[in-house]
Amino acid sequence: MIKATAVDKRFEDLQAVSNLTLHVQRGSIYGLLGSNGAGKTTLLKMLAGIYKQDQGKITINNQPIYEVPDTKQRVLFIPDQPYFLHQTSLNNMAAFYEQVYTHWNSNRFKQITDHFKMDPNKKLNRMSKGMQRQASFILSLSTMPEVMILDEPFDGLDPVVRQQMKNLILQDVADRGLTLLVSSHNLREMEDFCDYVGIMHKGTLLFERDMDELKTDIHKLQIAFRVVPDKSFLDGLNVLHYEKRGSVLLCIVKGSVGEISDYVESYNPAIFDLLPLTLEEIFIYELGGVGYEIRNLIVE
Ligand SMILES: Nc1ncnc2c1ncn2[C@@H]1O[C@H](COP(=O)(O)OP(=O)(O)OP(=O)(O)O)[C@@H](O)[C@H]1O
Repeated sequence: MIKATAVDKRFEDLQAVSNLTLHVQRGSIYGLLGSNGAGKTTLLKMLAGIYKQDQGKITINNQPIYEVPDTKQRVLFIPDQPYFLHQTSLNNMAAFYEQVYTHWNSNRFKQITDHFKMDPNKKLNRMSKGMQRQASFILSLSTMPEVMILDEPFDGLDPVVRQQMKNLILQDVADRGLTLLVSSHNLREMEDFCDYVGIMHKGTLLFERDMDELKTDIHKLQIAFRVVPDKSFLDGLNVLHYEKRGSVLLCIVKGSVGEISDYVESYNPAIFDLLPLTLEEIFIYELGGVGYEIRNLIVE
């Protein structure tokens, strides 16, 4: 559905996105995570056809997006800062969208506007940040998009509205096969919302995984031994990270629960816990692996 192949983007002497390849399947929700300045917004803007890539290929539904109005009809981008025409109301914006988007759905616009109790005649620039964000969602969802590309979309929404917006999106994913690419720093929220996640750092995609696979394939082990084995113990596991905390060995390992458990149990440990890894832990370990680890800040 959304395909980026070997994409580069440079701003003067800064390589913002470098040789990046990404594929988002139809009807799936892909969460783009990453460090500050990783290049997420730049990538999303290229995928939405706002920036042109310097190198590489981008297609949506096998069609290029940049300067191709037909593709743009079905692709909606919501930036991190909502943007509206000057001194305008939600109703005026709706009239504008209706001219531009051929699949505009007036009934849907009215239904969602009523549901969120938005005043469609109030000037948008007099609305709060969260209300402006709701307005962006209402307009976007009323264009009946095939693809939505969202840059930190839920920031500024209260928990109730946030959940309702997510429910509306999930309904479109289930009913119409909407495809969603969403960037966020809220890892807890992405963990529940996304089918796939990718982690970006310094313009490249470090890591890309199916969320279900992630939950069944990477684990955290806490082991205390009666008789501490030598280091060859770790050679029998696919270890991503390990540390010793007193007499407890803490490991992050890849592999199936059955194989890992059989192996560790064969050492007859006094304590052995196998726990799922949170997305936050994966994020920290993956970025730690490329030198972006958490260090305590000491100031004089
Ligand atoms: N229009 C621009 N002109 C010059 N440099 C830019 C421009 N837009 C982004 N950059 C630079 O490109 C790099 C990637 O920025 P980008 O906004 O894509 O990162 P991000 O992953 O979205 O960051 P954050 O999580 O902090 O929002 C940064 O170093 C940024 O300063």
